[in-house]
Amino acid sequence: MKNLYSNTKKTLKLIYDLEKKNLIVILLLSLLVSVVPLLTTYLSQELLNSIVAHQVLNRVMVLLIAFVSFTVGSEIVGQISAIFEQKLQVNLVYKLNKIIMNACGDMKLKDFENSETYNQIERINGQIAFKPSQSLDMTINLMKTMITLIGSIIFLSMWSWKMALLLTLVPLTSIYYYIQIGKREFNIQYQRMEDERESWYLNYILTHDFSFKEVKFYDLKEYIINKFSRIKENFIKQDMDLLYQKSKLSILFEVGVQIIGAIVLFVAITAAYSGTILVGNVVSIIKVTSMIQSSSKGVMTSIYALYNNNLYMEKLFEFIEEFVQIENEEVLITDNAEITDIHDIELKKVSYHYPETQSLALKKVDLTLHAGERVAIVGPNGSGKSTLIKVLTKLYENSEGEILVDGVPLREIGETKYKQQLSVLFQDFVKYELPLQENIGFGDIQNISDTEIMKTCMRELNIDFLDEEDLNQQLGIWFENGRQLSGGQWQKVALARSFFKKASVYILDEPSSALDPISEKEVFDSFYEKTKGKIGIFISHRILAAQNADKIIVMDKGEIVDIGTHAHLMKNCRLYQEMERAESYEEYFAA
Ligand SMILES: Nc1ncnc2c1ncn2[C@@H]1O[C@H](COP(=O)(O)OP(=O)(O)OP(=O)(O)O)[C@@H](O)[C@H]1O
Repeated sequence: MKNLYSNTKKTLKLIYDLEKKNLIVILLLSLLVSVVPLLTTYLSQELLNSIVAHQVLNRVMVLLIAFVSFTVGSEIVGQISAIFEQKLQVNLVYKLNKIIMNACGDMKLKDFENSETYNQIERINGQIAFKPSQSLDMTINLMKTMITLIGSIIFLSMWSWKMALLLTLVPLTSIYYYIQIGKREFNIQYQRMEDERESWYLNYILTHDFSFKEVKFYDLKEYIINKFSRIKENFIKQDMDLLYQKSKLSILFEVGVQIIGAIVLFVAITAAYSGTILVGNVVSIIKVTSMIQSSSKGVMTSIYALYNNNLYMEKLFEFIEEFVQIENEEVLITDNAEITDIHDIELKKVSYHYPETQSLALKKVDLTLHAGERVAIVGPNGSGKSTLIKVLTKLYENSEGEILVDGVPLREIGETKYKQQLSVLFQDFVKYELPLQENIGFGDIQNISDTEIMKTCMRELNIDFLDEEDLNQQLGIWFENGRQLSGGQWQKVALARSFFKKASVYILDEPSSALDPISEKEVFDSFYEKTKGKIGIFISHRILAAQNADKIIVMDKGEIVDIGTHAHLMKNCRLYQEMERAESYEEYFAA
């Protein structure tokens, strides 16, 4: 109950912060509407008693007009309130969505490599469209039904406090059981999130283009549907179980309430027969009894739903609080150091291990990079090349050792300012299902309208398969008039994105993995041109591509095994020699 109160307070505070005006109007209108049933009951009682007692017509007419005015007025206020509620809900969902998107955008890469983060986001995103506004609805409903319930009990107590007390017996004892079911329902939903995501993923595989060819070719349809069904059938079983429990409780509640209601009515009718009360009073007792029955049920369901919703809201608050912390951190760090250009980056004994893994992905890496140097990183799969790039680009911040940027520790440099100096092509670059201008312009969002630089980049990379005069051209196949590109063409567009930015450091992770040899040569020529006087780093599996670099870093099992020119490594580094040999098929098969 304490949680219920504090979470409801927090929910109202959140809604108040986001939608102050609408919330106040709704609360006031709801308050107004909630006293109307009692007023009309009182008026109808007086009306009936006046008619039976043959009182003057004027009084009867005044009572009738008041009765009709309140009934019509309450209808109108109810409709106006519904408009504000709708308005609040739409705005609330929109604003909360923006908060969640902001939070996700501010997260760290390590958060996104953790399945619990996905669960957390999924839990929040999946229900954000209705849970917060449902919480508000339930709070208002609770407030309204409580007012009606308390008012009705007071009204009935004026006739008999014992009967009023009797009518509250069942609702009071049911509260506990309703809360227990609410708790159980939330726990089930909470725990099934991982499976929920898996079933979503299985559905995604079967219904999207990226996987269609394999699903068809390997005949995976049945297998995937069966796996999906196993998860969903378990959910259905759990849901039915809960429904059964809820229905059982509802039936017990309903029977108890009706039996007690019948006892109260029996006592009222007997009192009317003996002449202790008037006919009008009997009618109002019948009405108030039914109001107590329905409002106590309303209180039960509101508490149950509120409890269930508040557990969701708790997760939402945790998420928002985490986001606010991240924002503050960023502000603190950014103030410490200014960088306008980067000339040297020095790594001193840098180690990194992924969360929940024991082995080090990077082991005591020592490395210095200077402006004007083009550096290639080579090494077998899993040797730590991409991890090194992610540490260098500050995507992972919790590495051991020290990274100095122009002598300033990287941890003292704000993420935003540091990233302004970098341009990166990731190994798993994104194929944005968006127009060409955004596909390239995302590399430097501040200058997305600078189409001249965009066109220059396209020419440098020989992107002649797209018309540079038609930057609005939609790419991909998800949206209308989209132009699908080949794997290599997408890679060239992603390269244009990283070339679009004017940076001090250019980093390309396997920039030519999908390119033909001619395109590969063109890309490296452009890269060398682009990085004159700057720090240029690229990862490649091809020695042929790496051999012209000023410095080649050879990595294995998270360590740097050697650094040097092609000539130096060909003489001194066994792993490099092996890689070079393997690249030439004749020699490889001869070995
Ligand atoms: N997100 C992650 N969580 C846990 N371990 C990871 C993660 N990413 C990579 N690793 C592990 O870290 C090690 C280095 O991976 P990394 O991606 O840096 O290798 P790489 O040299 O770039 O490989 P490749 O040439 O195949 O791209 C590997 O053993 C890999 O399994």
